[in-house]
Amino acid sequence: MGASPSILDPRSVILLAGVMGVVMALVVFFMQRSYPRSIQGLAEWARAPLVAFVSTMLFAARGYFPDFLTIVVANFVLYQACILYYAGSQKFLFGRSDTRGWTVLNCVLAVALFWFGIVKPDFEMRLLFVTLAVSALFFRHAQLYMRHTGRVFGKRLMTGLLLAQALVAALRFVSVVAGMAGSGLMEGSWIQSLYISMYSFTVLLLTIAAILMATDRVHTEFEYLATRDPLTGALNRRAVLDACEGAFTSGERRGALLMVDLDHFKDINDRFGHQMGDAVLREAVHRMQRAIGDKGVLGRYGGEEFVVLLPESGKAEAMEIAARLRQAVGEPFPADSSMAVVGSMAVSIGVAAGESSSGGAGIDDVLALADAALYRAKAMGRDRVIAAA
Ligand SMILES: Nc1nc2c(ncn2[C@@H]2O[C@H](COP(=O)(O)OP(=O)(O)OP(=O)(O)O)[C@@H](O)[C@H]2O)c(=O)[nH]1
Repeated sequence: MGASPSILDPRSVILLAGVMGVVMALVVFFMQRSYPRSIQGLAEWARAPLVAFVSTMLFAARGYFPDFLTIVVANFVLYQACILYYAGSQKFLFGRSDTRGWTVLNCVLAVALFWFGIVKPDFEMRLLFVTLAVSALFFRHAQLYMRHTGRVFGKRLMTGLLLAQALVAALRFVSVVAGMAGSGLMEGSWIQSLYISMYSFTVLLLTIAAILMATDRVHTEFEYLATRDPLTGALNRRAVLDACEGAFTSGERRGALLMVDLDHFKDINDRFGHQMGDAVLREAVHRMQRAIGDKGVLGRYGGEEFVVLLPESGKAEAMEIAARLRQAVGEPFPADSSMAVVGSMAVSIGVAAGESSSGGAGIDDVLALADAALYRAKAMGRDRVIAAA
């Protein structure tokens, strides 16, 4: 297909893409400063559109600057920008990046472009090399997200964009093989316009997808911090009470609650120090969580006291789980563990089921019952499970 008049003048599209890229880079740069360090990849995502901007300026100068700059260097810089986006994703997803292979490929590409741009100019061959390399990198990049996409919109958008970009580059490759390469970068054929416009939108939308993903991750991290006890990782008091509230205010008499208290914990602190006490608390939580499995949630009520919500369990099952939990916590510490000097620990547990409370089985009711049962367990000599009267 020959050149046809196009509403999208390639040079303007290229310039516009560059300017949009700079704006997006600034947005990510300022965002990065206020986001936690744990969100990685933002630095690469901020640099990528800036590097792309340099390449767009060089592309736009085609015909004005020497071909070496506007062909070889421009493409090299653009590919480095694509590699930077990819590095950003690697860091965001895995906390580290390795793009050496792609940089080597970019150097090979530069040699090919030098040959077919300067020594033996051939637009078709250049296009073949560039579209193949771009398509491969974007497919690889999309693949990273295909393995990690959940329901997060930003990740889906990112995957879709990367795949679309990879497909358009592949389509351009096929068009060259089919003899539809056209005559040059600035030619206004529909396929060339699609190729260049796609690139412009990609710069803009990739950054938007990156911002959405980073924001979602900040949200998830803050939510985690707001609901967790920092020492043990169990739910904090507010979060576990919220969960209990939801389970017992519906007026249903289903579900059970355990109040768990480590026995003579003060002695552990006094004899072995506060740090050892902390380690024992963490281990106790780990063992309790294992014993509860997916039957319920564990929250730290305060100090060495815990609440276990078993939303689907009746009294019998709650007693069974409580017994399992007591046994798990009471297992002696292995000889090679740093806690071996402590020997072992024990817990007292009070059990209250929604069905055993009077009236509407409100959370306060059930908590009071479990607490009274725990009190009795302590009074009867500790290291036991007592059901609410
Ligand atoms: N190491 C450590 N100790 C804690 C933490 N929170 C509370 N404690 C300690 O837990 C101990 C609780 O002591 P008590 O309430 O007397 O309970 P206990 O020694 O377990 O005795 P009983 O419950 O009656 O069996 C206190 O010494 C608190 O300082 C914590 O986060 N880390």
